[in-house]
Amino acid sequence: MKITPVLKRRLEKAAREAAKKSYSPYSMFPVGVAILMESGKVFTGTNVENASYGLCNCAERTAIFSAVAAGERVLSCVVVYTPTREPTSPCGACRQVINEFGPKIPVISVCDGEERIETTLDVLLPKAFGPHNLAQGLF
Ligand SMILES: O=c1ccn([C@H]2C[C@H](O)[C@@H](CO)O2)c(=O)[nH]1
Ligand SMILES: [Zn+2]
Repeated sequence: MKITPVLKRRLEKAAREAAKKSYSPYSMFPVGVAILMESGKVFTGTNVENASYGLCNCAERTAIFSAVAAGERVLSCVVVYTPTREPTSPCGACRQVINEFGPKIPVISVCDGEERIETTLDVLLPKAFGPHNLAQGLF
């Protein structure tokens, strides 16, 4: 799915909106994500924290899991928004989950400042472990 400038702006807006739903009373670090699927559908997610800190779920994974739960499998683009001066890249766990459904896709991070990061998942997670590793058998 081609990411046009119009589509990019739509995803950024959706990511900013999604951050407003963040449940992050412990970190006070709200994150909003919008993802575009190959089907053209857009899903959003936000981070959901827990009093048992280790159970906190990132915005990226919330969005991807809800897309998969809706029957979607192929990611085309991930946009992350944080209300910070500098953009935030997805954490390692989320990079791994993005890899499962979109190994080379654009990953865009935006914030309240001018700076933005526009990169791709294979740059963020080089030589990734993925489905192909399991498919080749043990020997
Ligand atoms: O890319 C990121 C980085 C962090 N978080 C969340 C996890 C936790 O709730 C809070 C602080 O790490 O931000 C995300 O949702 N996405
Ligand atoms: Zn994460």
